[in-house]
Amino acid sequence: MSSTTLAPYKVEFLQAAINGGVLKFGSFELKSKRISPYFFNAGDFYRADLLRAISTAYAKTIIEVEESSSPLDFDIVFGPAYKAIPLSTSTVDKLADLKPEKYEKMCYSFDRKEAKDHGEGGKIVGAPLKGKRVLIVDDVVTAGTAKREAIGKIRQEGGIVVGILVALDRMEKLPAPNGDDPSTPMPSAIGELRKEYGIPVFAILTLNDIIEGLKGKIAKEDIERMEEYRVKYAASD
Ligand SMILES: O=P(O)(O)OC[C@H]1O[C@H](OP(=O)(O)OP(=O)(O)O)[C@H](O)[C@@H]1O
Ligand SMILES: O=C(O)c1cc(=O)[nH]c(=O)[nH]1
Repeated sequence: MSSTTLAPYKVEFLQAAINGGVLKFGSFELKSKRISPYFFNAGDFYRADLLRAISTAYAKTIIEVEESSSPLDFDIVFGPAYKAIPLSTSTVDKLADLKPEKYEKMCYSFDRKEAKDHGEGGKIVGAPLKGKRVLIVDDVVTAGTAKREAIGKIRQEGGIVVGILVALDRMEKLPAPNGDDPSTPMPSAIGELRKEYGIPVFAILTLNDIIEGLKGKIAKEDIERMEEYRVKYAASD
């Protein structure tokens, strides 16, 4: 696979997602109830080579940001339950592999969906969040609901959320207040998260990257369905 616009590590990640069957084409119902012609199932990164592919892509994206003029200087990588738990832990490991002098002591933590009422108890596993700068790593942004919940939990523990990194920005508008009315202009889920929390939200890949990166590589009909979907749920911002 070759691309003129995507960084080589992003092209490698896209290729791994296709090869591993993580990125699929067809008809899929989302959490938002929208019917999507493509689906990115991070739960399918269960094989060592695939997990390595996604943790490498997260780690390289993070290193790029940290070496830019606006680093996040975070202390902890947080993975919201469930699918982002192995993603956050493997990302910390990969960061330490790629840049040990900076990330050897990097920490992870994640939440439980149900609070544990015995043993150590509580809702958070891993590094304590109090007073720490936290980067959330997750799989996908569709409506932003899961990210809002994660931010709430981190803040409750005294953590400071400094950014969100996802594998895929689906570039979708939020559902309208009275349901998913296709004629009502709505801002993007990612744009609203940025505005609401005043933090950077960035992605390894966007829907635009997938469409451009896969033209000529997958069935023309699948590309067309993704293009139609992109238009149908395009955000106003
Ligand atoms: O609501 P958004 O922030 O746009 O993101 C959509 C999220 O929903 C799904 O996870 P889900 O909450 O179903 O949890 P899971 O990881 O246990 O599958 C999906 O994996 C995304 O993380
Ligand atoms: O919005 C969702 O539910 C969703 C979309 C997607 O591509 N992948 C996923 O795991 N969830």
